Amino acid sequence: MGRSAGDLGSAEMDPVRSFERWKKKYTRRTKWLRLQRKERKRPEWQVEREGIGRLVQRYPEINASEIQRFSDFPLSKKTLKGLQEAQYRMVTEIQRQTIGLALQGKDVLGAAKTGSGKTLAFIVPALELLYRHQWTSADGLGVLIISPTRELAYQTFKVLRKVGKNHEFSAGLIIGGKDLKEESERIHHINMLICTPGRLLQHMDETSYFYASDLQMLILDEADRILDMGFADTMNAIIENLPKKRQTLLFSATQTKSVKDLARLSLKDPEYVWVHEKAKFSTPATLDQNYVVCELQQKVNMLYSFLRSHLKKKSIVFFASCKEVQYLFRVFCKLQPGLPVLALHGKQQQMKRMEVYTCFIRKKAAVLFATDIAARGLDFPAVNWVIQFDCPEDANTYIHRVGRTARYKEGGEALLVLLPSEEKGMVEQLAQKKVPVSEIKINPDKLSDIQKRMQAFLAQDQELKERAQRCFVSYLRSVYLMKNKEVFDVFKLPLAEYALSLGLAMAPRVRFLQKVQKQLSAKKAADGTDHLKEAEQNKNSPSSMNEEEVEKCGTNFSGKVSVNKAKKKERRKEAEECSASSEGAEESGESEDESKEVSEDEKEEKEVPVPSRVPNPNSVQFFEGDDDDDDDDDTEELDLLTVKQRDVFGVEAKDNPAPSVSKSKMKKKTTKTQEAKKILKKKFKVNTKIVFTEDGELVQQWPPVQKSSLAQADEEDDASGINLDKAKEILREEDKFDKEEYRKKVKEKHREKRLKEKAARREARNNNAQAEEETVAFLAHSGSEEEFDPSTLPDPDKYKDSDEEQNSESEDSYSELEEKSGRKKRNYNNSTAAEEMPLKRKKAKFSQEEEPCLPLDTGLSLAEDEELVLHLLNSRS
Ligand SMILES: Nc1ncnc2c1ncn2[C@@H]1O[C@H](COP(=O)(O)OP(=O)(O)OP(=O)(O)O)[C@@H](O)[C@H]1O
Repeated sequence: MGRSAGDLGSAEMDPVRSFERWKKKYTRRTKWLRLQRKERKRPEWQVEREGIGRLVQRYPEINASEIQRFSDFPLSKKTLKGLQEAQYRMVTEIQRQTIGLALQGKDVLGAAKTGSGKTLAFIVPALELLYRHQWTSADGLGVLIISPTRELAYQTFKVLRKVGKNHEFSAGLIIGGKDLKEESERIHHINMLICTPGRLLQHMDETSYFYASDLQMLILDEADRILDMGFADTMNAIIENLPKKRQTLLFSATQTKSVKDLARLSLKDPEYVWVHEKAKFSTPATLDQNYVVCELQQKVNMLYSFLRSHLKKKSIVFFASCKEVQYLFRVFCKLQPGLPVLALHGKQQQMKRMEVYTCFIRKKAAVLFATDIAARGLDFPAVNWVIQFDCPEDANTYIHRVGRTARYKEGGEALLVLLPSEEKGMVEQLAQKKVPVSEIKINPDKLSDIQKRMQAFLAQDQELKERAQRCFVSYLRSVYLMKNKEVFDVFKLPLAEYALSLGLAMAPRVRFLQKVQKQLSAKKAADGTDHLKEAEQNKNSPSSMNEEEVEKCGTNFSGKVSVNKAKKKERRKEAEECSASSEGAEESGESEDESKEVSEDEKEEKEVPVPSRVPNPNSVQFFEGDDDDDDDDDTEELDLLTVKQRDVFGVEAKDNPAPSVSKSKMKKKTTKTQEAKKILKKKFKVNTKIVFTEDGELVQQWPPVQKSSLAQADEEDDASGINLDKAKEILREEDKFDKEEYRKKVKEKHREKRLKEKAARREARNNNAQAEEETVAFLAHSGSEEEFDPSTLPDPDKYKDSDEEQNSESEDSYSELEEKSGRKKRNYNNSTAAEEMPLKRKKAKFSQEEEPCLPLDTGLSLAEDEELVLHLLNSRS
């Protein structure tokens, strides 16, 4: 020990050796300085190009099996820095296997379990591709990322902004629910575009200066969903607008293998990467999966009881339809289960959707009621439970839904609620897809019954009751529309009990069924064949049906319908009773998409009043009500439902001959004279509207009470007969009075309109500012990435803005100034002189304008200030 220290000491002392060491260091440094000087002389882009050349040279050597970290890939410093700052160092399996292939320019089909990091597997190569091409904002659209939902697109945008923040090119988010014009103005500045299919196509069609002709890379996130039937037409149209020569990456947890799909995308020898193909299970190993078999009428109770016993957890509950979410969300808010309840579905406004999305991300304990718009891709942190309240349409949907928990090495639990009729088919499907689920039982002692409370809510709230009715119908429709008839049998559902479990006193009538019934009977009359047999055959035929088959199926049941017409009369009677009991409900349609169909339906329905159907008079009551349903798509199915209901409850045709449609029509028709007579009998005053306050005071009358004194005097003096002059005068006075009233009303209306417009303008300004900030970003900026700070986002139109700014009004300039201060913040980190210059000008203007406007501090109170101002004004005048 002592000796070695001595040796070391002598070596340090040796002047020759230390001189040699110094010389080496000196030569290295001078060499480096020379190189630096040389590089400084060359333009930056050239240095970058050389660096790119060196990276590209390493591409063929990429060996996936040797990759452990992102830095093992030949990636640009900018990307690596972004990854590092976002705490991404080690690669996941899908990233290890696909990033190299994508860098090499291959088309890739990547599949890996949910939560395994597929997003970075396509974002990293996308950034590198544009970097490699030294893409600038003038080069237009280079990368297109398509996501099936707005929330997923937004999430991907966030990841891109985080990882790509050191790159210079811009990224943009184009999703529905925002101002198209606003987006149009910005779209041509965007180099990396993240969008939903519908909105993208809209821009392709309507934005004249939107070009995708230089597109280098197309990425489909959740590719199987985007390529499925739902998006087929839109995607075909989009693909037509894209150049054929491009790189394509497809990612999903349940990848498409359809040759047809791949041909549509014109992939060139794609590389298939199925990371977990040989894995024992297709869901994350850290996910604990169970299912319970629960009667339909117990499901709401079960959910409530579950939430009550998981107050400290974060859960997502999946439902089959928007209307279910809407209704149960409201009811659960009223029930106050003890934790925050949120709802996310496609019928919400975009702003609301975003609000709910970010709110749920932040919450530690909460429950989110959602439709399948939240099933794919969303990366909510720390979700403990995924509950599938309604059975998913297939095993793939199941996999995506449960994938919202147990993400990236985290644990999670999933509970699937199955009806007895769904159990066998679904469990088999899951087993085929290598999903390990085991059955657990509900403890009946722990089940709270909330039916009575729900009934009380509905009794107090008509709107809620209507929502319950829509929820009922919507659920039936969703079950019927499911392709897999082995799992989903709408005829096995206990309708009356289900209606009760939703808090309804009786099951709503599904009116459009009647329309179909009419169609079916007409068809039957036309061909006169025995469809009953065929119907039976169809009923037993295997699951998956396409639309044509569904139609055929509906037709086949027409025979049975006619048999069951026998019960019509009885049912009509009951239905009338129901409607008399004021339980009138509507199967109303809210869907914007379906509005056209609704109006058509209504038209037809007006033509033909159809009898209501009651499967079993003792157990279920349907009632008449005016429908403006949006469910005409389901006509065949729901007719089928009616047929089966009758079967289930053993209704015999011969005992109850049905009234014909024409008869019912005749029965209902009354002439106008008859109606008028009826009204007269009841001593109704027509065209009269009287409004009372809550305290019972009269507030308004129509027609308005005559106010002129002359008229009053005339009324009192009824014995004098008709005095024409007086009458004229009264009329003139009344006229004056009416005109005055009218003027007042118009004034009031104008004032209201002005106020409304003002509020709308203010809101639009706020929204626009927010939308601008949230949807376009230059990736090159630094700062905290933990929370998105909209003020850090630049405005691609800044040069244009700076000119326009001179003319802008004071109100606008305020919001612009806010914007500019944000831009300044970002540009502080960006060293390009071109970007900074206009900002400096703006800043100078800001300070000049701002100073005279500073409030004068008088040192007085507000009231005293006001008094002083009044005094000054008075003395001036
Ligand atoms: N290399 C990595 N290191 C650390 N965390 C990572 C890495 N890659 C991804 N993650 C994290 O894993 C989580 C899941 O990633 P991501 O959303 O990309 O999964 P996914 O495979 O796309 O899931 P899904 O199939 O549900 O869409 C995210 O929170 C992400 O931040």
